[in-house]
Amino acid sequence: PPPRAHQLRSRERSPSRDPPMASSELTYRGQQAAAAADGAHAAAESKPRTRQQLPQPLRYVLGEQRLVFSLVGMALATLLFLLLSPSTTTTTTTSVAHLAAVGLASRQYQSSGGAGRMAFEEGTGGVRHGRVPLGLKRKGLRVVVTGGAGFVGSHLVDRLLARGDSVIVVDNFFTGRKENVAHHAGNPNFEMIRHDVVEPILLEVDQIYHLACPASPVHYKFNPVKTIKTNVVGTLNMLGLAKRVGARFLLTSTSEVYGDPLQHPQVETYWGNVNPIGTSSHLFWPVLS
Ligand SMILES: O=C(O)[C@H]1O[C@H](OP(=O)(O)OP(=O)(O)OC[C@H]2O[C@@H](n3ccc(=O)[nH]c3=O)[C@H](O)[C@@H]2O)[C@H](O)[C@@H](O)[C@@H]1O
Repeated sequence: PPPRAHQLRSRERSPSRDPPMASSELTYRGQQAAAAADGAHAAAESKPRTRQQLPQPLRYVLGEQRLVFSLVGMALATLLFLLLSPSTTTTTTTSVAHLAAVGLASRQYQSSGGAGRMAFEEGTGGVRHGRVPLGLKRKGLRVVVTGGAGFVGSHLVDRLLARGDSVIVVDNFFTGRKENVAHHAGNPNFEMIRHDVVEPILLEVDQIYHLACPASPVHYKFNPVKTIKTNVVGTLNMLGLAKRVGARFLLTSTSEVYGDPLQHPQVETYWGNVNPIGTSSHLFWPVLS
């Protein structure tokens, strides 16, 4: 039967004005074709797609349990890869970067004849590596540590190098000492630059640890204006560098912020015991005057 729309249209027309049969037919045929197309489309949508309609590669994978075989093959390959990965072997000597990649941090280490490599020992035996799949090894970062020749900075440098990072120490040796990092001399991942952070410096790095500042009272009171410049201008310079090269930034504080603490060691939630009109607040007076 013709669609309803056509019936209505035919009924509306008067016979006298009607050559319209042709146009009506055209309309009708068109609608029939459209309806047929619609019907086919709906049927196609409602019917689940058979395997024959799937693309050739999918049909191949689904045929004769090939998918199961593929998955079992992949699982076996992954297992073999994990078991036979070179990082599971046991050695006594290896590079700093390699050790760091498997998470060995605090080791007793010694220089191995200036060849730019370190020999690591753990107890009397060799170093046992963790099982780290090759593809998952951490990529070493380029890191700058300002004040890296100081007490805290030099220990940080030890850990970063052991982690496999390339470290640049920037220090003006106001209170720091070269000896604190001298054991890294010859390590290709280590560099030291004598530089005052009050002056800008451009380095290509991924991370910045900013520790450069006189920390103990005797040092920061030695030249208060210079201390303030180091804190303000030095930090701005390093922040500027971080922004320019897109590096992550860590600013260290000092235990001096606790004043004369009544709690040892000071936990993060401790507010300290500070004299608000003490020496540290006096430091800014010369600047104001
Ligand atoms: O206040 C703290 O919490 C810590 O302060 C110091 O540790 P650190 O911060 O490492 O202080 P320094 O050993 O003096 O290191 C500061 C580094 O910054 C450098 N620096 C200082 C001033 C400057 O303008 N530029 C600069 O590069 C110094 O030469 C030095 O290498 C003490 O040594 C720690 O015992 C104490 O815990």
